[in-house]
Amino acid sequence: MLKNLWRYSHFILAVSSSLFLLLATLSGLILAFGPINAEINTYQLAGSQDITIQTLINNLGNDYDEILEINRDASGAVQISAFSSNPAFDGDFYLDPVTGKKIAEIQDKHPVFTFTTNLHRSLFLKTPGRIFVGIASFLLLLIVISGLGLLIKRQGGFSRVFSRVIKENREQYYHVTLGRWAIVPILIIAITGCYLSLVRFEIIATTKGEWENGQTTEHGDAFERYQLKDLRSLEFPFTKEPEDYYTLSLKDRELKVHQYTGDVVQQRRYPFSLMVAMLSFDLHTGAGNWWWAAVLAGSCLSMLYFMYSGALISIARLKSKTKNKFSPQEAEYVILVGSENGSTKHFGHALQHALIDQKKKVYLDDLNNFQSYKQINHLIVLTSTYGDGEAPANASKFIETFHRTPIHRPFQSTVVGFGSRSYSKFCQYAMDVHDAISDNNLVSLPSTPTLINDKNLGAFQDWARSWSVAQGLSLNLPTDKLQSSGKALKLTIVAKKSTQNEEEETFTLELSPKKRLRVHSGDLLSITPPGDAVERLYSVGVLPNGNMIISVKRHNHGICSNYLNQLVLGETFTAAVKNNTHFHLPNKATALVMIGNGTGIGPFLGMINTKTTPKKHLYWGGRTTQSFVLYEDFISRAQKQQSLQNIRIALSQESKKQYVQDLLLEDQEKVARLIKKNSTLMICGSLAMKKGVLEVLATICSNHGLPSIQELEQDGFIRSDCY
Ligand SMILES: Cc1cc2nc3c(=O)[nH]c(=O)nc-3n(C[C@H](O)[C@H](O)[C@H](O)COP(=O)(O)O)c2cc1C
Repeated sequence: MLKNLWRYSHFILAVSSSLFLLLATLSGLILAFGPINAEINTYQLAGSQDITIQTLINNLGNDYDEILEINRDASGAVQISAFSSNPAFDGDFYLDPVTGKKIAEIQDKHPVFTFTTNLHRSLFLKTPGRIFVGIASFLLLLIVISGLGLLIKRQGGFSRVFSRVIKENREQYYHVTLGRWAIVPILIIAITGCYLSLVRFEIIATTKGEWENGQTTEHGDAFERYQLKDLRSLEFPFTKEPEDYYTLSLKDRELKVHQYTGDVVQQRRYPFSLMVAMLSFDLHTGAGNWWWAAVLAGSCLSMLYFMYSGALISIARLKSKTKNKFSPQEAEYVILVGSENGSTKHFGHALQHALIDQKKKVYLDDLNNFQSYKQINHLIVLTSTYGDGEAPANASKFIETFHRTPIHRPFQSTVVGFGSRSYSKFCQYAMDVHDAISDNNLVSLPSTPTLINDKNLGAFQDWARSWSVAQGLSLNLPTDKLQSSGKALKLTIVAKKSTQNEEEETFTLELSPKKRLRVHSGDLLSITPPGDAVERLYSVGVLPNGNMIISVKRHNHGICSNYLNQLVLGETFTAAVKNNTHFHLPNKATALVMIGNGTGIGPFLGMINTKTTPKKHLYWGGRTTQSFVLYEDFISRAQKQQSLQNIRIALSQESKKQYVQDLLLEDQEKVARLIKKNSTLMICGSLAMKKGVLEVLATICSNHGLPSIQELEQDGFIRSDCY
């Protein structure tokens, strides 16, 4: 509930102030280069800052007829305003405090900085603009506070803010990781911005305080006591009359100094509000401190990233909004989803569509909206887990509501948990929901919930298949909704190789993308042949040079395989890359066992070339020796580079008829040892091959007292991409 409040506020505040904040951030980024530039081009002379004010005055000599004022700017450079009959000493200019001579003219502020300062302060709208900017600063402050609240909730407590962030979604990962570093400087920017606005509108008074004299003042030679580094400005006496004093402005006070005795005649200390205003100005602008200005520039860049990533995160959430064709009271199937960031909802939508295709009356809703359903026969709960084994945002009230709501008719239920093995309380909330539902005698459900690691599409499809068989249905899940769609890109064929046997014709295409792109071996290349509306997906291998390789079997009547086959070397076509995270190489694995048949070798042709996993073993099944010719070069290159340690080939049409599963059985001691050592097994190719391979693996596991295939799949040690 509290988390929703933080999230809702963070979102609303960010949306309502986005335009102002964008302008303020872009202009702030440019302005941050002002102090950096001033520091690089400063006229501050090294070693001069320690001389006393008296030495400075002495150093001015007799060349000046009249001095009005000396100022020290934020970078420490000294400026003088004076009259002299000698043009070299007349006017306003930078002064060498040691020689008392002119160093350079004072340049006007660069027009870019003048323009940007006006934009940043008032958007060129004078007072109304300053009010908007003040409000935007306040909104930024609230955004930072709500962001901090979300961060604390997300990480499971204040003390865990800097604990590991698990990378599940790129935008969220960087939003959080960058956010926890940038939060302090952005908070400072927001607070100082608000303070400066309050000062500007005189809501906070910053008068300089009252002059004091008598015993409270200092005696003796003030100019000997203070050094150049303490100086803000020094106004010279207007006349030679003893009642005309120097006015010495220091960091925290002003002194009236007698021009003949050097006594401090009067002083006024700056009030706290003025000191805070001066500090706010320096902190907000980075004046006089290039590294703080660099931190401000970095904070502006991170704010731009937060706007971008925040927009993507919000769009993903909004996209997962639920639409229903049937009311809750007419539905026979009720799907309730618990989701924090929307991904579980996509699984719910896919199931909803598949059931509607089967002419079933389905109602999909958030878990928190559980109620009595008049016609319910099946309740399917899909829920993620958030925080430290807690409920996601839209499910926090479910268990309480379920216990409170009267249930009038018996129904079947099943719970599917979505979580990540990276968290210690894997799918904890799904298990809590399962236990809560099983408390009710009118509801029958399996003894355990199905748990899915890392949004594994294959595991969800497996659950959907067995669940629908038990219901007497044959569901066809629209999986495109569950895979992220890619952007269209142009690919040029840079190498093509084919084999032609009597019964099969297979070819590989090496494809060079026009632009560099993020793609991993195991991702899917979506190709829609011209004049056709249906996309075909090919699993890609990514080569060390960034090119992609796909392996395609030509079918006599296959529209896409024939389209690809007639493309020639150098030809370009359009495709899209779809992220297929569950079939990426694991980040950490002691060894990798790749098992595939036919064109299923495609992603492995990329994986064998990476050095991320120390040991790689490839089992491949084809028809004849000829079938392997296509892949020979890739394999021997990987073996030469020692990134592939072992390969075994099974040929089904040669004298010794063998399939990959036969090889696995032959190698069962080794396979068992690899499984025991937490190796990852990746399977790609036909569904029939997968079935045979899993049967053999199940035998090996039971012979060697290893975990079951289901457990290995759930834990991500077996990953498959079969068709
Ligand atoms: C901050 C955070 C905390 C999480 N905590 C857990 C957890 O305790 N247990 C678990 O199994 N998964 C945990 N997960 C993983 C999610 O449950 C998983 O990624 C799920 O697929 C997200 O689905 P959703 O996008 O529908 O919320 C956590 C994810 C995040 C971002």
